[in-house]
Amino acid sequence: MQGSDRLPACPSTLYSGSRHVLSDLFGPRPCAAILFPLPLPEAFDYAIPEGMELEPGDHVAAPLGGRMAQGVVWEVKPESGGRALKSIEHAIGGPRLGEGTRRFVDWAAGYLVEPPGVILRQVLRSTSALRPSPVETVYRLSGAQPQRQTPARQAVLEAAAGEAMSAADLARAAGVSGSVVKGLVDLGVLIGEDRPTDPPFDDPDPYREGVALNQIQADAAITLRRLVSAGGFQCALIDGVTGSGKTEVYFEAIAELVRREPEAQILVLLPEIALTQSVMDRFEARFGARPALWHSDIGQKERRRVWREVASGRARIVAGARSALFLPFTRLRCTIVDEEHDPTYKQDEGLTYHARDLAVARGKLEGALTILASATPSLESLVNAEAGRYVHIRLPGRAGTAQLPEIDTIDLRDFPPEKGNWLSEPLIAEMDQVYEKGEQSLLYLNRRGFAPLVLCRACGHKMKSPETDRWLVEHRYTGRLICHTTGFSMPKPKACPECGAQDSLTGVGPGVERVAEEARHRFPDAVVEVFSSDTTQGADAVRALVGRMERGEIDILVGTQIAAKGHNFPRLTLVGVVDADLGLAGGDLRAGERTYQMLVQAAGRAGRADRPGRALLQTHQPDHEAIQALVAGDRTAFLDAERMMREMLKLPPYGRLAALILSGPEPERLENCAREVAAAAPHAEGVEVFGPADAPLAVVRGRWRKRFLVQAERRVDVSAYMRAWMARVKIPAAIRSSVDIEPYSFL
Ligand SMILES: Nc1ncnc2c1ncn2[C@@H]1O[C@H](COP(=O)(O)OP(=O)(O)OP(=O)(O)O)[C@@H](O)[C@H]1O
Ligand SMILES: [Zn+2]
Repeated sequence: MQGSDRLPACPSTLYSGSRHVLSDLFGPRPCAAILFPLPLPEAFDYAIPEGMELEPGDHVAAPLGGRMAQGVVWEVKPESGGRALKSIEHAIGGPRLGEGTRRFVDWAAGYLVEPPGVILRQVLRSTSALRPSPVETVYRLSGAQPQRQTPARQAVLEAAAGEAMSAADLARAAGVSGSVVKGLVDLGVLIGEDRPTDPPFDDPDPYREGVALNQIQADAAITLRRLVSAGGFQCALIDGVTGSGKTEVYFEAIAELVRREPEAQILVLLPEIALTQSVMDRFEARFGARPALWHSDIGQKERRRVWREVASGRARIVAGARSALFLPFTRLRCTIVDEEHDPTYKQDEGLTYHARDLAVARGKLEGALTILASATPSLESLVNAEAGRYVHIRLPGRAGTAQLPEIDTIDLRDFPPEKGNWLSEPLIAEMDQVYEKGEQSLLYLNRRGFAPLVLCRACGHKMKSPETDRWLVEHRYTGRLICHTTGFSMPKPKACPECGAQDSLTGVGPGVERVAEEARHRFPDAVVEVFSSDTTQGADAVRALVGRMERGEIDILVGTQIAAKGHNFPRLTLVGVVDADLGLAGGDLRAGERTYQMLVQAAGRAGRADRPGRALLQTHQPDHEAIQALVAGDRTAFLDAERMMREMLKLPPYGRLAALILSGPEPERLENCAREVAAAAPHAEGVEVFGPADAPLAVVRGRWRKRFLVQAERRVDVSAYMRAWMARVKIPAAIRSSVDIEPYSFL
C-alpha cells in the first residue's frame, strides 16, 4: 500500500470551475466512475460526452493529473448530481471486462487491503491486447505452375506445399531471396491471404477417451460430474496420494463441463512453470488441444494473445502460474488448483496474496466449481473439508499396479558421511544397486547452488549480501556469489575482502551443485545432472532435462523442490533425501507441515510405474514427528499433532493472522513512524497486535524494516481490522507500508 499523501488529488475536485457553466446550460448528464490501474483510493467520476455509449467494463481514456490515462468504466450513473466533471476523452474499445472480473477486483482490494486500482493493474497486463490482432499475409499454392521453372522457384514451391507462411518465412524455408517469392506471387503461382498474427486457441474436444479409471477414480469422477451438473460454486478437495490419478480425475470434471457448456472457461493453476510442459502435453493428449499458457515468462506477443482470447471468451482452458488468477475471464466455470498446498502459491513480494485462497474466492464470486488437488493438502483445506465446507474426495492408493514407495531413515549419527561429504554409506550402497539395475536415483536437497555460506579460512569472515542480513550462496556453475533474497550477485573474489588472504574463501555446507559433484566422484561412469531453478532456466531447458530423465538418459538427478514435484519418471526407483532435517528448525509456523509435504512429494517421485520404489531420508532426528509420520505413512498422526499446536496457539486455520511491514531508508524515522502506527491500532475484541519488532530480515536493499503481527480469532474479519487501522494513520512518503493477509513468510 502506498502512503496516502502521495496520491494525486481526485480529478472531480481538481478540475471543477469553468465547466460549471456548461453543465448548468445543458442540464444533468450521465457520468461514469472510472477506475485506473494505479494506487488511487477509488474510482473517479467523469462526464460521458454526448453520443458516447458506455457500459461497465469498457476501456476508456480520460484526463488524470494533467495527462491522459487509460482506465475502466466501473459504474455508469444517470447523472452527475450537479457537479462539474471532466469528460472522458474517448472509448478505447477491446473486450469489455466482465462483471465477475470487476467484482473480483473490488473484493480482492478489500480483502488484501489494497487500493482497487492496484488489483486492476494485475488484471490489465497487456494494453495492446485491447486492439484486434494485427494481420499478416501468408501464401499458399494456387495450383498454377510457373512457365519457366528454376531451382530457386522449385524450392519455394516445395516449401509452400505445407502450411501457409509469410513471404519472409517462405524465403527462409526455401533458402532463397525474397524476390523469388515475390516473383511467384506476381505470376499468380502463390496467392496471399490475411490471417491474424495472434491465432485463436483450439477448442478442447471433450469426447475423446481418457484412461480407463479404476473403481475409486471412477467414483471420484462421478462426484465431480455431479458437482458440475449442479452448477454454481462448490469447492472440492481431491486428497489423493502421489500418483493416484488426481489429474486424470479432474480431467473428467473438465470434460463433463465442456460437454454441458462448450463456451465454459476453465482455469488450471500450477505451482511451478517447470511442471507446465508435461501437464500441457497431457491436456493435449486428453482434449486434442493445448491450453492457453500464462506465466510471467511468456513473451509480450503471447501475453497479448492469451489476454485477448481470454477476455473475449474464446480461450477455453487456461493453464498458468498464480498470476493467471487475475485474467479477465468472462465465463469462468471451473478453477483447479493443482498441488494446492504448495508454498509458491503465496506471493510474498509486491502485492502479497495466496493464489489458492483467491481462487476459492473468485470461484465463489463467479459461481464456478473450484477443485483443489494435493497429496498433502494444507491443514487449512483439510479443516475446511472436515467441517463440510469442501467436498472431500479421497484417492488412497496409487493407480494401476504401482505401489507407494517404502520410506526408511538413515540416522546420520550412526552413519556420518566423511568430512566434506554429504552422502552416507547406506545411501551410496542403495544408489549403487539401483545404478547396477539400470534404474534411476533422485537426490533431493532443497538448496540451490554449491554452498549456502562462504567464509574465510584465515579470519572467519562470512560473505554477506550488501545492505541485507543474508549470506551469499556460492554457485560454482557460474562462479558467482548470489543473494537469494535480493538477487545481488558478484564474481567470487580471489582474496578475502576482510583480511586480504588469497584463496581463503571456502564454501561451507551443501547445495545441489556440491552434492552432484560428490555423486560424480562416487559414480564416475554415471550420468549425473543438476535440476534447480538456476541451473535449468527457461521452459525449453526444463523440458529437455525432464525428457532425458523420462527416457532414462540420466542415472542420478540431483535436484531442489523443482525436481520433487509432479513429475512422472517411470524408471526412478530411489529417492535419497540428503537433509531431511532442513526446514524443521525454522521458526516459521508451517515449518513442520512444509517439511512433511516436501518430503512426501519428493518420496512420491519413486516407483510410479511397474518397478517398486524406495525413499531414504538422511536425518539427525529420526524421532521427529514429521519424519516418524512419513516413515509410518501415518499422515493423520502428524496432522493431529500439528492441529493441536495450532489450535492451542490460535494459529491458522483456527485463528487469523495479518502482518504489517513498514520499511524506510532511515532507521530513526522508521522507528518514530512505527511508534505512531502502533499507537493508532484500534482496540477490537479478539484481536491482538504484536510489535513493532525488527523484522528478522531487518535490512533489505538498504531499507530498514519493522513488522507488526496481528493475531485474531477466526470469527474476526482481519482485513476489515487492517483497513480500519490503516485509515487512522498517515504514513510519510519515504516510508512504505504493506499489509500481508495470512502471511507465510515471517521475514
Ligand atoms: N486408471 C489409470 N489407468 C492407467 N494409468 C493411470 C490411471 N490413473 C492414473 N494413471 C497414470 O498414473 C500416473 C499418475 O497419475 P496422475 O499424474 O494423474 O496422478 P497424480 O495423483 O496427479 O500424481 P501427483 O500427486 O504425483 O501429481 C500418470 O502417468 C497417469 O496417466
Ligand atoms: Zn579473511
